[in-house]
Amino acid sequence: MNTFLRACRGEPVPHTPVWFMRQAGRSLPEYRKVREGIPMLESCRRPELVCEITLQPVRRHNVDAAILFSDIVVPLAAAGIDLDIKPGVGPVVEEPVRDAAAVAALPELTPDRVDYVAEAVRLLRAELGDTALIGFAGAPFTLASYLVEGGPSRTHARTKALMYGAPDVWHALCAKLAAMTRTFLRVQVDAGVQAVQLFDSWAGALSEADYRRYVLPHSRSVLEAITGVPRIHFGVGTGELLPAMADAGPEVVGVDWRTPLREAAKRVPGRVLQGNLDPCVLFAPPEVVAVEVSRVLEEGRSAPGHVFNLGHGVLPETDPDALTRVVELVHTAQR
Ligand SMILES: Cc1c2[nH]c(c1CCC(=O)O)Cc1[nH]c(c(CCC(=O)O)c1C)Cc1[nH]c(c(CCC(=O)O)c1C)Cc1[nH]c(c(C)c1CCC(=O)O)C2
Repeated sequence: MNTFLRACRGEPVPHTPVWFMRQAGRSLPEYRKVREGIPMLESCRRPELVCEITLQPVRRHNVDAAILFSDIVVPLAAAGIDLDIKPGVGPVVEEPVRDAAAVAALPELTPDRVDYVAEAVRLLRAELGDTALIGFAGAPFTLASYLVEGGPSRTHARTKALMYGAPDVWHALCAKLAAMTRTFLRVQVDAGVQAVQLFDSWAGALSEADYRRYVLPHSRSVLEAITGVPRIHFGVGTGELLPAMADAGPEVVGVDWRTPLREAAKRVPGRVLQGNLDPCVLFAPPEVVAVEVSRVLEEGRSAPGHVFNLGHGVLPETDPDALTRVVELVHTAQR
């Protein structure tokens, strides 16, 4: 079996597996070339293009897993919510969702609306051989933040205002988003993805108590509905939330660069860890990168299993050769 899938299950592996969040994307010239003139959301709806973009980092870097090329807002757009992904900005929602009426008016996602995703997964499985295919979705809090704010936000102030000020509306919103996310992930699993990652990228904005009260039940309802494949749960700045994010039910907990893996292993005993090289380390000279990669590998040994990754996504300015060298270092490291 593929080393990434074995590591997710806490089984022995010949070398630590490695993949990178946002490994497909603007760091690769071949990505920029095939995306030329095609808007982001449109590119996610073309199975052959999705297949090509997903395979690009596998060919180039020899990573142990591919991650489906898509976006966390794809299921929202597919359900009929008016939104776009603006270059250099991120998801922008035409009519932000800020009251009970707007929540009640949210559409549902039926599987047929994302059949192009299922098609891309089938194409990819036929091409990938022993390389694992990871599916993904955004978690309810992170999706809610884009819908409530109307776009990216540093403070998530309006999101939190709704959460604290109208908890019933908040829970109704998250329940609807959780339902869409379950559908989106089930379509991917049924079509053949071999693991899933739930991205709660912005959950780190919350205290642990608020996370447990306002977010965890919804994320758990998503993770519990996905059976048969390893589940990874990741957020940025979530050092204080790691136990709560583990309680939501994943086999693998993603850790950003702020929390050393040795410390993370203490906070979530018995869980496989994924992470956590600072993406900015890749801008340093190769000898510095090598020292940091060794450190992350060494710390990863304190967990029952370790999947090497960055602490967040690849930055667009990253030299792709630096990523290829990281894969070589991880694969050839002494264990
Ligand atoms: C918060 C979030 C989003 N999207 C995603 C998250 C969670 C992961 C994280 O925390 O980074 C998830 C995502 N988005 C994309 C992937 C592809 C798979 C991969 O290789 O990891 C994944 C896993 C493609 C994408 N999604 C997006 C791009 C860039 C758009 C482009 O290439 O034109 C890619 C490759 C657009 C997007 N979509 C989003 C943002 C913030 C942006 C960047 C906007 C910009 O800087 O231009 C929302």
